[in-house]
Order: sequence, then structure tokens, then C-alpha cells
Amino acid sequence: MLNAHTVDVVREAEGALMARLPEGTLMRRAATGLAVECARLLPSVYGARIVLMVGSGDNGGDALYAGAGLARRGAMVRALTAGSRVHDAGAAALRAVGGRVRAFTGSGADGADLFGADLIVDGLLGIGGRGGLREPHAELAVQAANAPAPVVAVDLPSGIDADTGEVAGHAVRADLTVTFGTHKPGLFIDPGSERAGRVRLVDIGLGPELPGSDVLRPQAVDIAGLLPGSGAEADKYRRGVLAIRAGSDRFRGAAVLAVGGALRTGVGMVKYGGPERVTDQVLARWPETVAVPLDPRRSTDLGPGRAAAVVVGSGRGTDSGEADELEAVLDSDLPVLVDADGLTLMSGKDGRGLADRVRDRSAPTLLTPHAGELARLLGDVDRGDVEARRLEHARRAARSFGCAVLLKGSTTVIAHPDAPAVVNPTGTPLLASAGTGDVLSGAVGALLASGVPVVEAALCGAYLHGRAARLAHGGAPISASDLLDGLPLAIAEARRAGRPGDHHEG
Ligand SMILES: NC(=O)C1=CN([C@@H]2O[C@H](COP(=O)(O)OP(=O)(O)OC[C@H]3O[C@@H](n4cnc5c(N)ncnc54)[C@H](OP(=O)(O)O)[C@@H]3O)[C@@H](O)[C@H]2O)[C@@H](O)CC1
Ligand SMILES: [K+]
Repeated sequence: MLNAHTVDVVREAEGALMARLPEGTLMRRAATGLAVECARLLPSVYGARIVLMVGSGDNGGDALYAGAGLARRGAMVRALTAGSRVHDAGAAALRAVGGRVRAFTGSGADGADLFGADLIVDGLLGIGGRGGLREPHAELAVQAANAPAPVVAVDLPSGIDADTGEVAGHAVRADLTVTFGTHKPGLFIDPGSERAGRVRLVDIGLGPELPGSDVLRPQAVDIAGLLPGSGAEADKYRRGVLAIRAGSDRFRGAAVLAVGGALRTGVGMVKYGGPERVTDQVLARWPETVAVPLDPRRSTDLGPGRAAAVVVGSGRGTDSGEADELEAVLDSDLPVLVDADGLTLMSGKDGRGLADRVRDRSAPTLLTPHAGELARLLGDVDRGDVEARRLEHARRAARSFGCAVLLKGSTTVIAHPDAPAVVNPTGTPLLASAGTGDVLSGAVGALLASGVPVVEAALCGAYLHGRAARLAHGGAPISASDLLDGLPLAIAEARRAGRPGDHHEG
């Protein structure tokens, strides 16, 4: 797992570490690591034209010291400064080895430097940045984006919020981000993560001072460790039975996709309950499904082999029959995944108290909203607010409903009241089509039924779902049905990553 910590936590750890070290040690370590990563991007350091964009704080200091290191190796380094101050010692170090430092004015000469650069280093703002970029920082970010050279962000791309990934206005778009000590949550979460490019962590010795993570991001090898059925416990998992209450006469495909998602993720048995015509369609596509009565009171305890988990809501409808069904499911002592129409019912003001039923549950519950559904569940924000600050709102919902929340979207975020948030690294625009959420609900449901704990099940399901989208047709556009073919490939890939000596980066 990759760890991320918020700015306050980083500052405290930094303070504790600095108290034991000679002054300037951390910045030297950071700048050395940064210079190494910059050099790797260049065919040759000697003679390379490097432009540093330098803000008034220590982020600029890192850039200046790294620039000095590169200038010592023969690079031609120019620093364009923005803001009222400049890191004096860093600027002096760069000048001492022949580098130039001048204020950015937006002149033709500045533009020519940026456009002619072989490498641009973004040392405008790091963890001290607040809100959208002011001028002239914003103008520098725009000019860097228009220049052909790769951009390396120091600690994080300037203009993204380190804690949330929020971008207000302009932000630097980096090809590589070299971050120090620990990852920052904003590097994992869109819209910030999308600006960060590849991310490299430079160890500056902060580790022992850091508490547990605020945010985690898994790699393929972590998923391999969470997948059921690979070890001695395979038998136990094979017995998992999943009850699915999805689809309706209006949305029959939702049932077929949810059942398929579960079967292709590996589950002992799927018991499907739905309207007759829908059941027929499910059985035609997935004859291994066991059909059970629609009666809402029998949603969870159905025939031989009691369900181990329930998926409810995808394409199901929002009438009183479906509300009865959701009520019965929530009253059970089984892990429950509530999706789509189930979430709409929970947000309804019809006095049924479905949200309170979720709060009162002692068995695990997972809500799987997209941004619009989460906004409705929370009631006091709109979809845009949720998309801009995904982590904050997913966490708020998890606290409010006392359960796990998987917020779908550009970066899928999983929050739980008692655990660090987890972000899924495999999200892809390929998933932005109808029905993909139904497949996800089945996949996560299968993992729940196999005994995987709720946050891990949500994470594994989301991870495999994203990989399935890419693997189904080698990155070409897919439909939700194609995901069902991608899932076994994604599982096989994750298992390979779990084998010693074979590490696929997620
Ligand atoms: N922590 C660690 O372990 C280590 C940290 N290190 C490095 O230190 C960095 C943090 O340095 P930092 O604290 O000096 O803050 P930094 O990010 O340079 O920016 C502060 C300046 O930005 C300005 N400013 C703010 N918002 C703005 C806006 N929207 N638009 C425009 N300007 C804005 C603000 O100006 P003001 O608002 O005060 O006028 C302030 O002067 C960290 O990211 C890492 O690179 C490493 O060297 C070693 C280990
Ligand atoms: K930066």
C-alpha cells in the first residue's frame, strides 16, 4: 500500500525530525532526490536547458538547490521567480555555480526560456499552497503547459490542494511529481492526481515520525493478498452465497450485469430474486444462477444455502415494493451492498427511515453512490461539490451513515468511519458508460459473500473493475458486458502480481 498523510501531519513529523538534525538537512535530502529524478528524464545533464519556476517558500528552495546540483553537472539552469520573496540561500547556491535567477515578468524573454527548455521544474508551491494559483504563478503554469518540455513538480503540482486534490482555477500539469517523505492525499485523488503524472517518493527519513496513514492507495500486489481463494482457505470462500436483488422489468440488463459481475469474480452461488421476465433473462445468460421468489420478506434467507451477503438496488426501482425489500434486507444480519435505486430510496423523505436502518445495522453495510447520488444522500451539497472534494464528502457520508462508502467516479474513494480512506488507482474513463456500476455491485458482492471484509471487498472490486475495463479490449472502448470478459483477466493479472518476483505496478 502507498501511504499518504495530510499537511498538518507532515509538518508535525518534519518538526520532530528537524529538531534532531542539523539545519538544512531535510531540504538537502529533498533537493538531492529531486535532482536525481530530473537527471533521469534528460538524455544528458551536460548542456541541458533547465528552467526552474520558483515560488517564495521552501518548495522554491528545493528547486533552487536541485538546480544548483544540476548546474554543477553542466546544465544551463535559469530560475524564474514568482512572489514577494525568494529562498536566499538556494538562490545563492544556484548563482554560485553559474545559474541565473530573475523575477518572472511575463516578457518575451521569459516565454522564450520556457519554450526552449529541455526540462521545466515546478517549485512554485508545495504544501504551503492555499487556494487557486495567484498571479504571476497562474501565468507561469499556463506557459509551462504550452511549452514542449516535460514538467517535474516539486512535492506536488502547484495549484492542487495537498490534502484533497481540489484544483481551484489554474494548476501545473506535471509529467512527473517528486514528492518528499510521504505521499500527499491530493496526489491520489482527482482532479489533483490527474495533474501529477507519475509520482516518485523520495525518502528523507520522515518515516519513523509519521503516524498511520490518512489515505492508502493499493498496488497490484496488495490486491493479490486480499483476493480470496488463493490459499489454504479456498474451500471456505468457495462456499460463499450471494443474494442479488437487482434489475426490474424496466432495467432487465442491470440484473444480468450484476449477476455476471458476481459470477465472474468468483462466488459459490448466486441466488437471484426478481420479476419473472427478468429472472428468465438472467437464467438464459447465466444458467448457473439459482432463481428464488421475489417476496421481499424472503430477500435474504432463501432456500437451501443461506446467503452470506446481499446486493440490492441496481436498476431495481423505487416503489413501495422495493422499499419493503430494502427494509427487509437492511433488517438482516448479513453484509449488504446498497446501490443505485436503493440509495435513492435511502435519500427519500418518505418517512420510512431507511437511512436510520442503515445507521442501526451491526453487520457491515456498503453504499456505492456516484457523485450525484452521494450529493442526494448528504442533502446539503451538489454533485459538483462532491466531485471537487471527493475524499471529504465520502468520509462525511461514512460518518453520517456509520458504514462503508464507495464513491464511484474519476477516482473511486472508499471511506469508513473507523479506517483510513482508500483510493483506487485503476479508474479509467473507459468505465463511464451505462451498466458498469451494476457489474461493480456484483463483483464487490461476490467478495463480501466470500468473507472479505467490507473495505477490502470494496477496494478489490473497484480495482479489478478498473483493470477489467482496460484488459477487456486492450484499452479500446468497452461496454458494460465487455467488463465481464475483462474480470477474469484482471483477477489473473492480480494473482500474478502476488507471486514473488513478479511485481506489476497498479
Ligand atoms: N515538510 C517537509 O518535510 C519538507 C518540506 N520541504 C519543502 O517545503 C515545502 C513547503 O514549504 P513552505 O512551507 O515554505 O511552503 P511553499 O509550499 O513553498 O509555499 C509557501 C508560499 O506560497 C505562497 N502561496 C500560498 N498559496 C499561494 C497561491 N495560491 N498562489 C500564490 N502563492 C501562494 C505563500 O505566500 P503568501 O501567501 O504567504 O504570500 C507562501 O510564501 C514542501 O512542499 C517541500 O517542497 C522540503 O524542503 C524538506 C522537507
Ligand atoms: K510544486
